[in-house]
Amino acid sequence: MADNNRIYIFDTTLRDGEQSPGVSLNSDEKLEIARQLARLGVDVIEAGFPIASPGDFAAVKKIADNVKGPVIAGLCRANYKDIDRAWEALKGAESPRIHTFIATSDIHLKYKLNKTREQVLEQAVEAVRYAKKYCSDVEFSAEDASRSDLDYLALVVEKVIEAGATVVNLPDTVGYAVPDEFGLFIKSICERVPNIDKAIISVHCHNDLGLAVANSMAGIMNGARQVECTINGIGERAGNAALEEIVMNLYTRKSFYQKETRINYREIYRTSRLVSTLTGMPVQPNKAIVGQNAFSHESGIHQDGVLKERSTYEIMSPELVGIKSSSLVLGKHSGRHAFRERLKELGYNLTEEELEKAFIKFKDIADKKKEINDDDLEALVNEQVRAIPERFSLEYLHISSGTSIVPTATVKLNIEGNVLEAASTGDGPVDAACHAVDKITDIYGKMIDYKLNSISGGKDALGEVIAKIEIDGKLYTGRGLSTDIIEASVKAYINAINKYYYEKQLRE
Ligand SMILES: CC(=O)SCCNC(=O)CCNC(=O)[C@H](O)C(C)(C)COP(=O)(O)OP(=O)(O)OC[C@H]1O[C@@H](n2cnc3c(N)ncnc32)[C@H](O)[C@@H]1OP(=O)(O)O
Ligand SMILES: CC(C)C(=O)C(=O)O
Repeated sequence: MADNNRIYIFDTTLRDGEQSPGVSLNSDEKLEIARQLARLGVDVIEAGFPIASPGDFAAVKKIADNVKGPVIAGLCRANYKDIDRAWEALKGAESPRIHTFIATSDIHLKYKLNKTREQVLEQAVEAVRYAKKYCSDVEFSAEDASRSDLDYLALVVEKVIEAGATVVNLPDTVGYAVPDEFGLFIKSICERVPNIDKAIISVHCHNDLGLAVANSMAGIMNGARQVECTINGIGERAGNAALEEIVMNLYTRKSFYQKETRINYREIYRTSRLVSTLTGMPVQPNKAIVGQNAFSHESGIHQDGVLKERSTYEIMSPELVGIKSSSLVLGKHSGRHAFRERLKELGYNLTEEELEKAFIKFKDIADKKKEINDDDLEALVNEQVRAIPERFSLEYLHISSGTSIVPTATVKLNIEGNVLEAASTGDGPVDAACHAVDKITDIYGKMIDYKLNSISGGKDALGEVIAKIEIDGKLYTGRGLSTDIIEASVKAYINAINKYYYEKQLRE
C-alpha cells in the first residue's frame, strides 16, 4: 500500500485523556502507560501540557527522556512562555514535537480570547515560527475548527503551513459535527489550501454526541492522515475518539477504507486494561473491542453458530487484540450445544439422557442466576447426573420464621409419585423443615455437622450445603444446592436420607 494510505496514530491519552474529570496520573504511572503505548506501536504520544503544572512538566520530561520509538509531543498555547516550557520538557526526546494551538471559531475569539481574527492569525503564525526555532516537527491545532468560518480557517491553515507547521490538526473540539458534514469539512479545507500537501492533516474528535469515532473515520476518508485518539475513548467531557475502535475499523474493514496503521493489535487489550486500572476509569462491559462483553456470546443461537464457525457471529478474532479467546457465557438464553461444549471442556462426557436432565436443571437455575459459572455447572452435574436414585424429593417448602415467632415449616415430598405433606416446628427454620421431613419419611436423622458454602460470587450465588446426618448410628453425607439456603439445607438432609434408604435397599 502506498505511504499515502498510511494513517498516523496520535495518542493523547496522557494529555486529553487525563483531562477526564477525576483522573490524575503521577509521572511514574504516565511513564508506564507511555511505555505500553510504544509497545502498542502508536506513532505519536502526546505526553502532556508541560506548562500546566510542575507534575505535568516532570512527566512529559520523563517520557521524552526515556521512551524511544514514537514521536513525543507536548501541548502548549500559542505564546512564548508555553512554547519555551514545552521545549524544556521535550528536548531530550529522540523525536520531539511541539504542539501549539489557538482557537479559530468566532465564538471562542469573541468570548474566550477577546481577539480579532487578524490577531489570532498573527498569533498562530508567530507561535509556529517560534516553535520552529526549537524543533523541526511542529503541529498546529485550530481549536474549535469545525465551528470556524471555512474561509478564515483555510487562511489560517495556509499561513501556519507557510510558517513551518508539519502537521495541521482540525479538531471537532466540542463534538458538534456529524460524519457527512465533518468529512465534507476536511475535504473542503484540503481543496481550498494551496500548500496543503506540505503538511499532514489531522483530526481530533470529541464524543459529545457519541460520534467521535464516526467523525474520525469520515475525516480519514476525506484526506486526514493523522488521527488523534485515546485509549478507551477517555478525555474531556464525554471523551475522545477511542483508539482501539479507530484502528480496528481500519483493520477489519480494510477493503473499504484502504488505509493502514503500524499498530501492534495484540497489545490493544493490555493497554486498555492498564489505562483503566491506572486512571480508575472502568470500561463499560459493552464497549466495542475492549469491553468485557465484546467477544462474549450469550444466546443459544449465537453460541451454536460460533461453535460451528466463529465467523457467523465474530467479525474479528479476540486473539488479534490480545484477548485470550471469545467466551460462551452460559445463561438463560443458552442452548444445548454451548452447554454440552462447556461440560466437555470441564471433563464431563454425558450421555444424551444425562445431558438432557442436567440441561433442564441448568435452565431452571439460569432463570434465577444471571450467569452460570463452572462451579455452578460442576455442582449441578454432580447433583443431577451422579446422584443416587431418589426415593424422596422435595416438592414444596414453606417456612414461617422471624425473631418473635416459633419457626414453622410445611414440607411436601414426592415419594415415587405420591406427594405427602407435613408441618413441624423447630429451633430454627432448617430444624423445623427437617422435622417435617422426618414425619413424612419416618426416618429420623440427627444433624451432626453442617457446612454452607457459596459456590459462586454475587448476591444470587448458588448456596451449597453439606450436611452430615446420623441415622441408625451411621453417618450419611448429604449435599444440597439452591440459590435459597434453607432449600439447599433441606435438600442436603433429604439427599442423606436417600443415601440411607438406597443402602438399606441394597442390604435387604
Ligand atoms: C481543547 C483543549 O483541550 S485545550 C487544552 C486544555 N488543557 C488545559 O487547560 C491544561 C490545564 N490548564 C492549566 O493548567 C491552566 O489553564 C494553564 C496553566 C494552561 C493556564 O492557566 P492560567 O494562566 O491561570 O489561565 P486560565 O486557564 O485561567 O485562562 C486561560 C488563559 O489562556 C488564554 N488562552 C486560551 N487558549 C489559548 C491559546 N491557545 N493560546 C493563547 N492563549 C490562550 C485564555 O484566553 C486565558 O487568557 P486570559 O488570562 O488573558 O483571559
Ligand atoms: C488542543 C486541541 C487539540 C484539543 O484538544 C481540542 O480541540 O479538543
